[in-house]
This record gives sequence, C-alpha cells and structure tokens, in this order.
Amino acid sequence: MSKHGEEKYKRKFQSGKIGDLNANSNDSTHQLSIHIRHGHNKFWSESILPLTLCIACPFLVRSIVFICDHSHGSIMEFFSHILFDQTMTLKQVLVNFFYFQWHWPSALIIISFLLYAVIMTMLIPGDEYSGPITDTGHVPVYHNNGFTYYVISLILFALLTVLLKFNNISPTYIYDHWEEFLSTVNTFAFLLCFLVILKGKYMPSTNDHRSSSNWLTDFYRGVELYPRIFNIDIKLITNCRYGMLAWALLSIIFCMKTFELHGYTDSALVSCLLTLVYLTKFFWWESGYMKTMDIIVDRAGFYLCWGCLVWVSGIYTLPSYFLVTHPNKLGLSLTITVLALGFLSIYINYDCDRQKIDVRTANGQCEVWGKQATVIRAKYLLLNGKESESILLASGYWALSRHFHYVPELALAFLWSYPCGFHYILPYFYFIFLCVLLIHRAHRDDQKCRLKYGAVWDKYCQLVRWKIFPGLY
Ligand SMILES: NC(=O)C1=CN([C@@H]2O[C@H](COP(=O)(O)OP(=O)(O)OC[C@H]3O[C@@H](n4cnc5c(N)ncnc54)[C@H](OP(=O)(O)O)[C@@H]3O)[C@@H](O)[C@H]2O)C=CC1
Ligand SMILES: CC(C)CCC[C@@H](C)[C@H]1CC[C@H]2C3=CC=C4C[C@@H](O)CC[C@]4(C)[C@H]3CC[C@]12C
Repeated sequence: MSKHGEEKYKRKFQSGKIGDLNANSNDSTHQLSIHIRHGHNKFWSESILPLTLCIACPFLVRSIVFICDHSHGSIMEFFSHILFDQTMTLKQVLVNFFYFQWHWPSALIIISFLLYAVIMTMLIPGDEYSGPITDTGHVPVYHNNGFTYYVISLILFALLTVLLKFNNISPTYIYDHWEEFLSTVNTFAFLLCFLVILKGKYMPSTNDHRSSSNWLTDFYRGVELYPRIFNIDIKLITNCRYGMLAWALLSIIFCMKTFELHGYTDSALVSCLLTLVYLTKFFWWESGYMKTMDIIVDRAGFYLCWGCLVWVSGIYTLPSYFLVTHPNKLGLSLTITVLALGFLSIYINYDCDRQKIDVRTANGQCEVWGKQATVIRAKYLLLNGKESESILLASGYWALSRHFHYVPELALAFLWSYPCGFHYILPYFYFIFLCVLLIHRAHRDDQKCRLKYGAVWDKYCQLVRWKIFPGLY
C-alpha cells in the first residue's frame, strides 16, 4: 500500500470508519499489519519471517518424527545425535531434514485421498449456506455436507480395513512408512501452495485477492481469500476435507498400530477416542468454522494450506504417534476420569461456539443461561460505504472472557496428551504450540474487532475484561 493509501487508511481507522474485512488490494490483514507493525521492520516481517517459517516448519515436523523414531522420544538424545554422533555427517543431517522426498506408494495414497475428498465433497448433497459477505460484495456459497462426509469416510475406512486384511495389508502401512509419507506430503503441499499462489496471482476466482511484489510474503500468507478450481473451494478441501479427516484417520491408524504391537492399551484408546469425538464435533459445526478467521481473514498460502496438510498430520497427531512406541497403562479410574474431563471440554467448547451462533441467528432475542441475552449492537461501515450491524454477546460464556472457548480447547489438548505420561516433553508439543497459537490468535482477533467496531469493541472490552483466562489473562 502506498504512503498515501496508508494515511487514508489510518484516517478511516481513527474516525471509526473502518469496514469489514476483505483481502483485496486494501486488504484488512494488510491494513491490520500496517497498524500492528508500526515501527517494525518491514523487511523482517515480510521477508525474513516468512522465509524462516517456510524452512523451519518442515524441518521441525521432520525432526520431531526423527526424535520419536530414532532418539527414543528424547530431545536431549536427538541433540547429542546431531552434534556428537560421528556416523552422522553434516550431509546426512541436511539430507535427513531438508529433503523433499517423493515416495510413490505414499504419493498414490495422498493423491487418491485428495481426489476422494474432492469427489465426495461435490457428490454428497447438503443444504446451501453462505459465508459472510466480503467488501468486494462476494458471498461464498457452500453445501452443508461436512458431517455426512465425515461419517461416510469413517465407514468406508472400516470397510477398506477389512478388505485389505484379506490381502494381508493393513492401514498401519502408513505408520510403518511415516517418515517417507510425511516427506511426500510435504513435497506435495509445497507444490500445491505454488500452484495456488500462481492461480491467485494470474487467475483469481474473486476480487478478494491481494498480491504484493514480495513472493515470500505471498507464498507464506497466500494471495486469494476464496480460491476455487472448477468451483471446488480449495480452503474447504485442505482445511476440512483433507486436514481434519486425515487427523481423524491417522489417530485411528496409530491407535491400531499400538494395539498391533502391544495389545489393548488404554492410553492409546483414550487419546484416540478424545480426538475422534472432538473431530466429530468439528464436522458437525463445519459451517460455523467456515465463518472463522481462518476462512474470512487468512488467505490460501503456506500458513493455511501447508499447515493443514503437513503440520496437522505431523504435529496434531503427535500424542497418538508417540504412544505407539511409548505405550502407557492408565488404569480404569484414570481412563474414566480423563475421558469424562475430555468429553466435558469438548462439550463446553462446542457450547461456547453454539451460544454465539444462536444469539446472532435469533438477532439477540433469546435466552442465555436462563436469562435474556445481553448483547451489544455494533454498527460498522463496509468499505463500499454501506452500513452493517453485528451482535456482540456479553452474557453466558462470552461474559467470562472474550475467548473463553480457548480454555476447554487447551484443556482438551492437554488431556489427550496426558496419556503419554510426564517422562517426555515431546508429546506435549501440540499443547505448547496451541497455547502460543491461541494467545496470539486472541490478540489478533481483538485487533481485528477493534478495527471493525471501533469504540463499541472497547465498550465490550470494558464489560468483559479478560482475553482468555478469567482473572488471569
Ligand atoms: N485446535 C486448533 O488448532 C484451534 C482450534 N480453534 C477452535 O476453533 C473455534 C473457532 O475459534 P476462532 O476461529 O478463534 O474464532 P471465534 O469463534 O473466537 O470467532 C471470533 C470472531 O467472533 C466474533 N465475535 C467476537 N466476540 C464476539 C462476541 N462477544 N459475540 C459475538 N461474536 C463475537 C468476531 O467476528 P465478527 O467479525 O463476526 O464480529 C470475532 O472475530 C473455537 O472452538 C476454537 O477453540 C481455534 C484455533 C486453533
Ligand atoms: C505453518 C504453521 C506454523 C502453522 C499452521 C497453523 C494451521 C495449521 C492452524 C491455524 C489455526 C488452526 C485451526 C483453527 C481452528 C480449527 C477449528 C477446530 O475445531 C479444529 C481445528 C482447526 C480447523 C485448526 C486446524 C489447524 C489450523 C488451521
């Protein structure tokens, strides 16, 4: 954005005239970053940081799997391996951690899975629903078939497992070739990101796109907000239909492998069950997810697409992967306690999201926790000059803190890692990552809402003081 553009934007912001979020040339993420980055080095945030993340994240995923497989899950052992192991030359380290492998059996599984996701998404019927209107006036339309897709996929997976058994093949093949598999997904995801960026730059699907002269920024953050190929929504496929389903299936596969190696293991079952119930909830609420920041603010690039294909497969599944080589005995009472607390966390998390959606659907005319909902009506201007209004709920969970739903989300992440025990920190990597992600996300969301609602958001913040943890933060 030019200096003049920035000034114009700042004036709009100061006068509270900032509109809804969009991602075209006067894209809000960009606008937000102008505000946030005040005084920051542009070179750092637009070149060094994206480049570092694009190199470091695949390296990290690869290292974590290496630690599980070759360093007995111990980070200390891993470092001594890298630093002092005479048999490990620098070349081997580089080849091990920075390579883009193409393992054909894995590639076939990945491509078939992706094709399956696309075809089923197109074929399964579902009511039409729309996402929020963008500033360019675009209204993304989807079909509400996520839950059916999830259930059919689980049934097909069970049938396929039985069928493969007759040929002496097991889905645990994926576990046995996990290093090759992840590296192939990584190669595939990088290719896909390049494709999506090129498409966004030269053949955007809608006007909600933003392209800068910096390829690193574009690659990391993406160009298009709602990219479609043959009317297939890329973000719906990568985030939900591939990413979330892969997470569920991988958790089942890792649990199967634990059973295969060690017989019935309560810790693996608890971790897998909690993940599955959580993802069942996700698919039930998928149309709600299509209205969150990932979809309406973040564009399709490395962060989202690579993240959902590789990071989710490698990091989000870590507790169940870890349990294959480090099975634990929980005992009946701990099994029941962890399951009960986990289900409760999933319920509270779902109930928070539901409460917000219900109040908005009822235009504030409904009860929350047995009392008339307390709402703040926040007017805002779209950049096209039209006025719009949103409802901010200030009772129920949404009076406890501004992102109270992150509390059960974190509790759950802890609970499904807990079966791994406390001897190693590695299986808690997802939990630690989530703490950082959600604290940052709460901060990002606050800034987004302050830009959008101006003084009304400040009023809501005065009413609901805490960001995530009531009384703490
Ligand atoms: N496991 C994981 O990796 C992660 C899981 N999650 C989960 O995803 C789900 C969605 O979370 P997230 O995407 O962060 O988004 P939220 O559900 O927190 O949505 C934030 C948006 O809701 C609106 N909003 C904010 N405050 C209020 C209010 N008081 N009343 C009504 N609307 C309000 C604003 O949008 P508007 O512009 O419409 O006003 C705001 O931008 C949660 O369940 C969360 O736990 C989230 C991140 C990571
Ligand atoms: C590149 C990496 C360092 C970071 C990649 C992050 C993304 C993979 C994740 C960022 C936000 C995540 C999600 C948000 C909300 C969700 C709803 C929840 O119910 C299920 C999980 C998820 C879809 C989750 C998935 C991963 C992210 C997109």
